[in-house]
Amino acid sequence: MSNSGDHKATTTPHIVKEEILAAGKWVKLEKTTYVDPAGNTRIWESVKRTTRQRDTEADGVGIIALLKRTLHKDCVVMVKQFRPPLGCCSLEFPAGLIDEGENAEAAALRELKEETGYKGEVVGITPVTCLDPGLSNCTTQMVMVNINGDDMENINPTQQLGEKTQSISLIVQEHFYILIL
Ligand SMILES: Nc1nc(=O)[nH]c2c1ncn2[C@H]1C[C@H](O)[C@@H](COP(=O)(O)OP(=O)(O)O)O1
Repeated sequence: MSNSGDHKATTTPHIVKEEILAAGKWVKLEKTTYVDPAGNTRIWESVKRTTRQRDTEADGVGIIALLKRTLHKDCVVMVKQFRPPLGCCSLEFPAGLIDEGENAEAAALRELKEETGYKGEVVGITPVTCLDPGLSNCTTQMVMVNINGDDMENINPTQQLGEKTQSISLIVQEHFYILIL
């Protein structure tokens, strides 16, 4: 008995063309024509950032910063800011886009300094991750940073935000785990 008609041919999925439907300064909406694994040509609506730098796979960095001070429990440094796409404030890890000529580690230390005033030291980094691959190719690397809170530079940290306003939250590390687990 033959079952040759039962199985579907598989194809290596691939992009056929990308057409820009709308573009702003920071993001663009594309109509993506692609061939799916079954060999069917399909359309997908994709959002991309316009700001991705050459020679980097990640658009931005998120920073998991641990503030270490003598006689204090270690704290995770978070920032709270109004996020227009959400229409409300959001408590987040410090984060930002990678600038031209920067690697993820340098971007993380710069953004941490700008957003919190703290000078940190990189102790780890994740691979590039995409948080919403059904919507966007926007990618992030999480960078783990330790802050020596006893260092003179970190006693009275001053944000360098320009027009942006963000408040800093220090969450005791053991409470942070309760918050997320
Ligand atoms: N999607 C965006 N729309 C905007 O109107 N402006 C945007 C978008 N993404 C970034 N930006 C602007 C806002 C800042 O001026 C710069 C840099 O942002 P950065 O500090 O690197 O990142 P966040 O703080 O996480 O916004 O880009």
